[in-house]
Amino acid sequence: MSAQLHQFDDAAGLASALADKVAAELSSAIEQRGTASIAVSGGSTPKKFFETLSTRDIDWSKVTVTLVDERFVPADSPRSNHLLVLQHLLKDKAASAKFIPLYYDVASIEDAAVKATEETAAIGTPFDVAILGMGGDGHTASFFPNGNHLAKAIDLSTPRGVMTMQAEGAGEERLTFTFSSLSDARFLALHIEGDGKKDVLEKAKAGSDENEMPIRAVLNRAVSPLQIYWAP
Ligand SMILES: O=C1O[C@H](COP(=O)(O)O)[C@@H](O)[C@H](O)[C@H]1O
Repeated sequence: MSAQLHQFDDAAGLASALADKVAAELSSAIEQRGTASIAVSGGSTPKKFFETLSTRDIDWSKVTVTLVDERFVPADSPRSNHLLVLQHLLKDKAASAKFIPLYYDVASIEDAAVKATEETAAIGTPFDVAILGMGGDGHTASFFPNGNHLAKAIDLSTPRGVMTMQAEGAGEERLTFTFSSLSDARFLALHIEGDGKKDVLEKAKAGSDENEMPIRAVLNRAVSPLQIYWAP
């Protein structure tokens, strides 16, 4: 499935355009099906987009927000994607949205993945919106190069749900939606910023080894057309 590139002059322009598009997709989902769902990424890139989206005037009480991936850390950790979403998205007009986390305070990360799969099953499929990010190593979601469960996580025949992931470049152990859960989102976007990330994207496009750069799975095999949002 070919990807479409949307380029902007700066991060503010990107955040505004992506927030408008996502708000329109969520509103249309509510109009057609009564509810809407969005899975978002963590990291440093989405803050401005989250802040902008939280000001958009849609019926947030009908929207469920979850994460594409999460570190196995509690929600009060500065490393938590949950905390990022709490501080920058679930506020202003978006304060009434429902949030379903991936981290749970249970005995093991495997138990957390089972619970996250159960809890998020209520969202329904496919996601209306999934916003992916990308690391400088070519990871997306928690599909990390040489990740211990990477092959299974990016196999489209692996069922929808949340899996665990460990990798040298990942820091903490991770929880991640499988590729099959994300790939057919009605609106599937990759949000990246900076010349460095554009170079990483070009490198990914030039090769095919998904273990080296898991973003290639999304670029080459996503069920939905990938919308790439980039600003310098
Ligand atoms: O580890 C993560 O990193 C990626 C990219 O983050 P960024 O800081 O380079 O924007 C992110 O997409 C993912 O959700 C997060 O867990």
